[in-house]
Amino acid sequence: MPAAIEIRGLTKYYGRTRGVEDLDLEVEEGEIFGFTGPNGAGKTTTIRTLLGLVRPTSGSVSVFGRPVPRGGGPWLAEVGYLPSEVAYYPDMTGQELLDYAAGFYRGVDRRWVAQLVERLQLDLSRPVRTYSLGNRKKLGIVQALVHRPRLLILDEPSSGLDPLIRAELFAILREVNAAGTTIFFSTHVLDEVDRLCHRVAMIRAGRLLQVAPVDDLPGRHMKIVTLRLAGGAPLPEALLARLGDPRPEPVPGKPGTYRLVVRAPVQELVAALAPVPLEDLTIGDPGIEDVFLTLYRVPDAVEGRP
Ligand SMILES: Nc1ncnc2c1ncn2[C@@H]1O[C@H](COP(=O)(O)OP(=O)(O)OP(=O)(O)O)[C@@H](O)[C@H]1O
Repeated sequence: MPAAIEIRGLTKYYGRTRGVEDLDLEVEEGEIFGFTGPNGAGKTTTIRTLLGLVRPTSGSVSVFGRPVPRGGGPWLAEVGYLPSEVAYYPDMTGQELLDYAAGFYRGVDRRWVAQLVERLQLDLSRPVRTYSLGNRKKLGIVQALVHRPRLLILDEPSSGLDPLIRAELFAILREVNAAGTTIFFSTHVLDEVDRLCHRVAMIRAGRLLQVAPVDDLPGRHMKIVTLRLAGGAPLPEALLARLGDPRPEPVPGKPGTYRLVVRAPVQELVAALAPVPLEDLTIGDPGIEDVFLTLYRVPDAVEGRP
């Protein structure tokens, strides 16, 4: 079975500006694949290339085994796309826009569309120009899903959504994925990657930094240590040296308390802490945010390919 998405050596320059450089990525059918990176990393460029909206400077991109031609092609009927910013004809109502979108596909299940509208609490009677940012986003999500696409490409789907609607969106995404839809999901919200995605790719400055199962990211083995020394004493240099630069940061509102990101083995951590007079100590697993910050900060882990 061909990969849902196969990107080989993709490079895109806009004049002299780098969009992405020598990017390799493969997404299997059935995955929920997260795509994340700082502003300007090249996420939207990659997505637009997948849709044939941007022509690569070099390299190749294929979807379900078919090379993506410029401007897309008939197979785009299998793809649903939510751009990061949706723009619609302002005087059409939400209903008219969904009817228009549904008209591009054969056999749209109207009951399914009505369910989506209800679950996302969308009022279709009003002209789109009166929609809030979040309502535009909801309309974009429904429009991307009207035809139950085989591949769903979402660029920042949850920005502008309130927490309840975001939770409903995630429930919908899990359901369509369970029914067979592959999801390619670009986001800055790392917690969403953690909750939703099977694998994640991180890019920075146009280059791939890491691709890994979400539960298995390098750095997941780190420990987050929060400690307070007796009498609020400063952290001993010897401890920091032994823990290999754990980047201590004072915990706001808690004088004398520090938060450390420790990559040393647990045994070494315990041994290093043993002689230190502690008043308080917690040792926990890193959130995905800690993992990413560490990866983005470590220069030698950045430029090389995994
Ligand atoms: N149409 C364009 N013309 C010129 N430069 C562009 C164009 N689109 C993107 N770029 C540049 O390409 C680089 C990658 O941008 P891109 O929008 O792909 O990043 P991104 O990861 O989606 O960023 P963000 O998270 O801010 O949306 C940036 O330096 C951006 O300025």
